[in-house]
Amino acid sequence: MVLDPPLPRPLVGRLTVIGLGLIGSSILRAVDVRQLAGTSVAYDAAPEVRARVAELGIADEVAASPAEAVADADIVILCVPVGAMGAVAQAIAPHLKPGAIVSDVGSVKGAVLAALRAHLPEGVHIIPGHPVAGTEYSGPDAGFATLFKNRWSILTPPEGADEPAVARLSQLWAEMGANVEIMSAEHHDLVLAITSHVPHLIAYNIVGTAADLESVTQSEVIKYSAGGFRDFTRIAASDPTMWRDVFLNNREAVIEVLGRFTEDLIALQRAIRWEQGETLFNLFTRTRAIRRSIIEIGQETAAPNFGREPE
Ligand SMILES: NC(=O)C1=CN([C@@H]2O[C@H](COP(=O)(O)OP(=O)(O)OC[C@H]3O[C@@H](n4cnc5c(N)ncnc54)[C@H](O)[C@@H]3O)[C@@H](O)[C@H]2O)C=CC1
Ligand SMILES: O=C(O)C(=O)Cc1ccc(O)cc1
Repeated sequence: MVLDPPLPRPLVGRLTVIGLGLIGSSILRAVDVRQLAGTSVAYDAAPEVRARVAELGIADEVAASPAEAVADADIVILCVPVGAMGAVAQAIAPHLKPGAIVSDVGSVKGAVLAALRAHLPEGVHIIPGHPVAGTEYSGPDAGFATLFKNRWSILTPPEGADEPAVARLSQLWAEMGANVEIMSAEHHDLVLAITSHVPHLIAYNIVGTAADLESVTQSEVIKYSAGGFRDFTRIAASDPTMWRDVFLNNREAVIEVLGRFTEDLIALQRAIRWEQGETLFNLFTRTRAIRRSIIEIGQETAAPNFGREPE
């Protein structure tokens, strides 16, 4: 039997995380628990967030500026809203060392790749990423070390990306517990439009519709919110800035999927109007099978705690 050579420890010399909310602070915690970096460095535009991260003690250093944060960094991971990626890339660009890997965790990949390419210098490896793991909570206190455990982390290296750099970033995510998948940014954006972006839009819409129904009072909505609606309210509590940026930056794929969704919804409306029970029954049977196969491959936690475990 041939064994793979052991991974070097620590995996990364100097790792910088910019944006210290749910995802950034979860990365810092996972890196801390597993000692994946020689030195972890943290930066956030909000002084109170930087102060909180210093207090939590989840980074070795909390930098006072983007320039200080990325100086001599081997890997930099941008964990800010998608719409802020370009500005952060511009701020760090002159201070990156040649050969550094710059990645991100944004929920949209095509627009982020374009924003990073527009600002980052030659000689820096741009490898965008997206951990498909999260919650409806935000901020540094919402993060936890096991967030990425058994979740997918999708990397979208552009054509011709440096293979050793892609392998290094993949190892980092694998060590944080994630299963790594590689695909193009374009394909990512279409897949995530149907599996995540449009479902969030539907949740925002149904909760908004319920809130605007004149004939049903707000307290009735709260009082009688049964299982299904409750799940929608959880999703619709997700961060407004983050989700505004997702929709503005994945317009094409979201509009494409919404078109299909609307056609299918109209077909269901027609089936109800014309009492076509078989059409409804057949669809609900198909969708039940999809849910069961998701559970079989272990992508669903029994309770809505996202596999959160005590740290
Ligand atoms: N929330 C979720 O479930 C998931 C989010 N993502 C992606 O991760 C990224 C971060 O999301 P969260 O951690 O949920 O957000 P968050 O709202 O918890 O944290 C974002 C942090 O970025 C900071 N920030 C904003 N602009 C900045 C700038 N120009 N420079 C430095 N810091 C800045 C904010 O002060 C905030 O602390 C987003 O791009 C989102 O699409 C990816 C997977 C899951
Ligand atoms: O809270 C939920 O149900 C999520 O779907 C979390 C989530 C939000 C955004 C992402 O890009 C990935 C995962």
